[in-house]
Parts: sequence; structure tokens; C-alpha cells
Amino acid sequence: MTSIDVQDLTKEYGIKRAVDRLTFRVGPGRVTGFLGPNGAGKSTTLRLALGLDRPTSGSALIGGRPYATYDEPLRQVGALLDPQAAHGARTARDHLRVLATANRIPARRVDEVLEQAGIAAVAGRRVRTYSLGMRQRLGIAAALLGDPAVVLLDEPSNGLDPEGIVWIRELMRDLARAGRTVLVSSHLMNETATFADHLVVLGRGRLLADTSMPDFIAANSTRRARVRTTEPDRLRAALTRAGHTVTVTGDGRCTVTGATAADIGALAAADSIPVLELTDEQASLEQAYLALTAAETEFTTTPFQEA
Ligand SMILES: Nc1ncnc2c1ncn2[C@@H]1O[C@H](COP(=O)(O)OP(=O)(O)OP(=O)(O)O)[C@@H](O)[C@H]1O
Repeated sequence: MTSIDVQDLTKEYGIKRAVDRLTFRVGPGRVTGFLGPNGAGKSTTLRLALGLDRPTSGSALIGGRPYATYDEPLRQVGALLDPQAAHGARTARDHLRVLATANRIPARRVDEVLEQAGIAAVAGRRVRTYSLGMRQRLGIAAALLGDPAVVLLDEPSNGLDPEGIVWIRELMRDLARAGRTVLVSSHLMNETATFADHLVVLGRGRLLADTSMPDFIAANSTRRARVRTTEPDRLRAALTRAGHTVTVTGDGRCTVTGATAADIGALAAADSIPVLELTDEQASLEQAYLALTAAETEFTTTPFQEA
């Protein structure tokens, strides 16, 4: 079992501190989503972990060692950082063969990963003729080539078609189920919610959260529930007395902020108010993420105003 250990990691580019005393551990057996606004430091952290850049201070170790100290790194760590990395004049099969030879990976793995990534039929074509999605699939095939214990993927669904998005989601879940360590950066919160078990969230180079998905959503959203009753006025009075905020939306339906369905059920029962429907509203990952990162976003848009 292999983990990624980031310890007090700092990276400065001139006066810009891209990563600021970051400490977290990515464990095996689950998919960890790596989130944060543009410029938060995700790619820099991944580059430091892969030895593509040197930290100003601190460390990022994979399996307890710097990536650069592995003789055949693809057998330990598979990474997708830049889908343009493959040489355009080579065919996809040749690109993978070169990587396999350099890492003493059996040649049969080349055909296996081409098949797995869905590009076996175009493996003889030069990479420069590939679409963004095909390059992305080739990058993922390269990451899987050495059957590594640790997989780092930067925006893996970028450019993929809907079938590809389902494929990459299932692939990440399968890798985690098989006990591998999987770290995936993404800007797509609805996507991330479908595959991540755990989240590491950055803002301006610092760690904002390192927690399970359900705990992250619970910690960064307001409790809310919906209820329908035959006596909305009485229920509203009871809930308001208990300190909850109630919005009556008509037809006996109310939205209650600050209360769970269990709280509302107990209050309604105590006052003998009939309840026809009662349910907790689940906040989405996107809502929780936006609430947490609102103050941490370096680049924001202003609403479009018509003249
Ligand atoms: N080579 C570099 N030279 C100077 N500044 C850099 C360099 N690489 C990154 N930065 C700066 O470091 C900060 C973090 O960038 P990074 O690319 O790691 O963020 P990110 O979280 O991956 O962003 P995005 O979501 O937009 O990919 C940014 O302000 C960026 O401009």
C-alpha cells in the first residue's frame, strides 16, 4: 500500500507563493478529489509530487520517497498531467512502447491499455492527428501502463465524450476498490461528486479542507428541510418559536432553514399538526464547495450588465 505525503510544502515563483505550507496525506483504497479555484496551487502540487519542479521548502513523497528516486517510476506512479505530452510524430502504440521499454514493462501491457482506454482501433495513427479526447485517453493509457499503486490525474474528463466520462469514473472507482491510491483534480463538482470518497481542497495555495465527501458537504452547507402540512400557519408559528426560518411556498408547502426533518416531525407531533410530506434537502457538493471557496477565489467574474 502506498500513500502520497505532502509535508509543509511551499513553492514560490518570485514573489508569488503558489503553494503555502501545505500538509496532507492521500491514502489508498479511495478516490481523493483535489479541488480549488483557478490558481489555487493544484497543478503546482502535482508537479512537485512528480519531481517536475523543486519545492522552495517542505516535501511531497510518494510511497515514502521522492518520485525522482524511482528507477522505473511508471511501475509505481501513473500520472496524467498534460495530454499534449506525447510526441505528435509518433503513433500512440509507439509512444506507449517507448514508455514501456524505459520502465521494463512487458510489451503486452501496451495493447492491454490501448484496449482499456478505447483507442486500440486508432493506435497506429500519429498522435498529432488525435482530438483532445483521444489524447486524453492516450494520457490515461500511459498512466495505467505500469499497473501502478498510485495514480494522479489532472482534469481527466477534459475533452472526453459522455461515454468517456462514464468510463473514467468507473475506472477511478475500480482502481480505488483494488486498493490503489487515486488523486484526481477537477473543476467539475457534479462530476467529482460521482467518484470521490474524500476531498482535499486548496485556496490560494493553502489547505482549506481534508475530509470525507459527506462531512465536507455537511460542514459547508446549511441544514434545510421541506414539509407539507394542512396547517401551514400553525406549523410556521411552532417552527419560528423554535428559532427556525420558514418560507411558506403555497399549497401547504414550507421550506425550513436550520432544521432537520427529525426536528420538524417532533415539533409538529408535539402540537398535533398533521404532516403530509417531510424530507431533508441534500446540499450538493457544488453548493458546499462554492460556500467554502467564495472568499478564496483569486479570479472572479462580475455579472453581465445590459446597457
Ligand atoms: N512556472 C510558474 N511561474 C510563475 N508562476 C506560476 C508558475 N506556475 C504556476 N504559477 C502560479 O502559481 C499559482 C498556482 O498555479 P497552479 O497552476 O498550481 O494552480 P491550479 O490550482 O492548478 O489552477 P487551475 O485550476 O487554473 O489549473 C498561480 O497563481 C500561477 O499563476
